[in-house]
Amino acid sequence: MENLPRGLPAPPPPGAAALPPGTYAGQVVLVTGGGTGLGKAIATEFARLGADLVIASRRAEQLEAARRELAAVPGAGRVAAAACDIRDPERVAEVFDAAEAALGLPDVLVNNAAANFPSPAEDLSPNAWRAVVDITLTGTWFMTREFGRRHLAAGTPGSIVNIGASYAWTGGPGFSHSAAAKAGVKSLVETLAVEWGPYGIQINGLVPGLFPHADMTEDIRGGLERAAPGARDARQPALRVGAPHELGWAATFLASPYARFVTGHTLVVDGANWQRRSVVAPEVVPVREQLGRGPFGG
Ligand SMILES: CCCCCCC/C=C/C(=O)SCCNC(=O)CCNC(=O)[C@H](O)C(C)(C)COP(=O)(O)OP(=O)(O)OC[C@H]1O[C@@H](n2cnc3c(N)ncnc32)[C@H](O)[C@@H]1OP(=O)(O)O
Ligand SMILES: NC(=O)C1=CN([C@@H]2O[C@H](COP(=O)(O)OP(=O)(O)OC[C@H]3O[C@@H](n4cnc5c(N)ncnc54)[C@H](OP(=O)(O)O)[C@@H]3O)[C@@H](O)[C@H]2O)C=CC1
Repeated sequence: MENLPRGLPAPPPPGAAALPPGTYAGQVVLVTGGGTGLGKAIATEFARLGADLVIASRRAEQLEAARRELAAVPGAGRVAAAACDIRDPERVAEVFDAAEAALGLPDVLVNNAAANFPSPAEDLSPNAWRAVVDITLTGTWFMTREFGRRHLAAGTPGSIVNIGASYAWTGGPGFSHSAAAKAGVKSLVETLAVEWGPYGIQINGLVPGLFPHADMTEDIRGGLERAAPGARDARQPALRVGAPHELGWAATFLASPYARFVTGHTLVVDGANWQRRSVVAPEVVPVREQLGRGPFGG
């Protein structure tokens, strides 16, 4: 037993590509939340394969820094940034107008932008619930609708990748708003694959497991520390967490010509963490106690 490998092997390093060079040459890829974290990692892999990129999110300064970084990726095409709150359908339409004028109608849409913070469900104010559901589900819908309408009008094919979370299937204690929104995002994948498949529009989901990165919000980072203080890898069946470029590879595959018959599917990239069950049942600790909170925000 001592000679057995410890966990799943590490992937090739950042800079390696899973698909042939130039797979996305001449294609426009729009990534929401493409200026930070996993969205930037996904955009990087599309850039490496020759895509022209549009990254969209709210903070213009951060977008511009990421735009410069992405333009410097070897093999990258042109890179544009569009400041946008995806909760505003008019602004969403303007982003598509600007993308079409500068680079052409996006061939691929990656709905990566989302919002999340941990909270016992009963503490959430109406506005807190709305903020997370409006960004994660309704914003994803506005982007998807705009993309679909434009391709249906032009008679052109397209591919959508929605970034999800595994608590869309399992429920997410401490994240009721985000889990409900991600379940909606997964449902959209399954519905629209059938509605739009006949018009050449493919749509899939992609679920990251635990992928720590430097841009994580304090709330989510704090959650990780609470869940696995100093021993994150030991809590995963793979005995390691994900590397952001692994998610990028999966996204570039799902949207590529090599996955043309894959639609309505959600791919989970998490080293089987979401299927983990213990043989012995750990003691139940209420979410409020896990988060160390008093009742109703107290
Ligand atoms: C153990 C690890 C688990 C890992 C889970 C992994 C699964 C998923 C991960 C992710 O989704 S990671 C993505 C996370 N990234 C972000 O959330 C980035 C964007 N987030 C934001 O912009 C904010 O956090 C926001 C609050 C979601 C939205 O910002 P907005 O400016 O629109 O809202 P605000 O006006 O600031 O707030 C609206 C409303 O929400 C209340 N609120 C904000 N933060 C909290 C909090 N931490 N706890 C409780 N309530 C919160 C805020 O008070 C407002 O409500 P009212 O006061 O007006 O009632
Ligand atoms: N990291 C992980 O381990 C996991 C991540 N995920 C999912 O992966 C995706 C990326 O998460 P991650 O990179 O970790 O998180 P980040 O917080 O780094 O990314 C969220 C991005 O969404 C953008 N965004 C948020 N609200 C809006 C809005 N209203 N309009 C436009 N853009 C917005 C943010 O930019 P700005 O604030 O400037 O608008 C930011 O770029 C999300 O869908 C998340 O749910 C799922 C499971 C695990």
